[in-house]
Amino acid sequence: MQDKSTPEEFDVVIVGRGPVGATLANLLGLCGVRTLVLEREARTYHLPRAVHFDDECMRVFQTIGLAEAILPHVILSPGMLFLDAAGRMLLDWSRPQTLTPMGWHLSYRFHQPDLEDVLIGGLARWPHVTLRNRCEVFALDQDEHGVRVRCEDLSKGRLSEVRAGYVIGCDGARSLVRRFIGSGMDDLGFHERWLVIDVLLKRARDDLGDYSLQHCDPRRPATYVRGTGMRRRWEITVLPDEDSQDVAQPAKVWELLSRWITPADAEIERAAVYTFHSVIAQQWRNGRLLLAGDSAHQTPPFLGQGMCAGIRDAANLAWKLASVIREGAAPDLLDTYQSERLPHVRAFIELAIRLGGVINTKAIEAGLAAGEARENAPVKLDVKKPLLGPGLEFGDLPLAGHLAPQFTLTDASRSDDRTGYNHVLLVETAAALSSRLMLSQAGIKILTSDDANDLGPWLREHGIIAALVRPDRYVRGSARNEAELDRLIAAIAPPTQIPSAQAPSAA
Ligand SMILES: O=C(O)CCc1cccc(O)c1
Repeated sequence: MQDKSTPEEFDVVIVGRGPVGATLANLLGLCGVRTLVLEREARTYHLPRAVHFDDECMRVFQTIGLAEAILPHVILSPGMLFLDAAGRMLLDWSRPQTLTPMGWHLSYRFHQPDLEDVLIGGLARWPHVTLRNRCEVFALDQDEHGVRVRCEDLSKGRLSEVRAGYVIGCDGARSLVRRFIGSGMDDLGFHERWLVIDVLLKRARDDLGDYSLQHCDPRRPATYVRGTGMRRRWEITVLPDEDSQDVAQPAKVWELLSRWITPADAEIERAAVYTFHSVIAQQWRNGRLLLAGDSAHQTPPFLGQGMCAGIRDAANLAWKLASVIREGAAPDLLDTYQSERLPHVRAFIELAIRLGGVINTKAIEAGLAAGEARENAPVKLDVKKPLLGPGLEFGDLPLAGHLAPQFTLTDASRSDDRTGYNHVLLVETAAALSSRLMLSQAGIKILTSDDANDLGPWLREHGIIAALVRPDRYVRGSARNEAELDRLIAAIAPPTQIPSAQAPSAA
């Protein structure tokens, strides 16, 4: 029976409570946006899916005040080695074990249910954020005022509806929200079946210094990922004439694993065939409906960047939604979400496809595919983060579209904890800033060389006197002189002032 009472109203409804939906909900919570998360399942899915995230993701988790809670659940990844069929190293994708300019390590491995539990637990801090499990959305009707969201409450066995200013589809590869947006998919050409096997070791094993491994054996390429604790994953190519059901049967799984382990070493937690795709939705926004995460893009896993891309979506989108909803910014701002994020995620997917090619090739081709053939194998692989696509940056100025570093404050704390999820002006000294008051009224934080010793050298290294950094930590513009600084400041629409997650306060 339909509930006839006036529908509840939310600024944002998020469909899907996976890592991307839960991160977005935490960011919106931080911004004081009234948010409802609707999830079809009752509880966190207990099996691993994503297993890797990077320094930029950890910085987002820091922004939502959950990095410390996540740290006990992760291990640092030393990287991944690419071996040929004879075990010779083709590519060395080692990661530095020092902190990156993001203020975190480059590469973390994790067990997805652990991460989801922390992210979902974090929602309880925001009184204006509600999570409803076992609610399956089936219809979205938008008009000029908002969206009517209809769902089936699976626990109560009845239909209900709410009103939302915006609906964000964090609802995965088979997204319902994408269907309502009416978006087609751009196909980047990679579609392969792989058998994904998660095991729990019964005894410790020698893990080549904890590296993950790509076995570049053209007969049957395979990936080995060293997980947290006793968790290990193998991803093994399914050959064209093999049946997906047959290959996932225990006897066949153990036969395929026999090169590495036997039933005496481990128990199988899950073995299933997945088809890895490389697709990007053509339209990420239609009015009040938007996509984030796998609903917007899917990548082969070889870079460990699938979930990272979704977390970046959340960080890019949340402050823009907050600006539109709470500060009256023009909704066109939301169009910069796709224009900025799509080229970035496309670059990562294309690199993952090239790496997938490497796994099928021999040494010399591996070097060429990495763009860096050298006299002596192995080739060292260094993955550079792509730039943001065109959007809000002042394109003619240095560093626009790059990530800004996180600085160490004079009291040894991290600068993002001081500045929060806000715009920040980085300047050598604030004394000469005539617009200081206006900046602070507009919620733009100021960080100077007096606050952080490493700030001045960074500005000078790039030949600039100031940089304007967005809440998602990307440089919006910079200034080489006073005139450019005035231009930069004049161009900023007053953004929302949002507290640091260290001291949350509801709107
Ligand atoms: O860098 C790592 O340790 C793992 C990256 C990764 C994760 C999942 C699949 C894959 O092929 C690579």
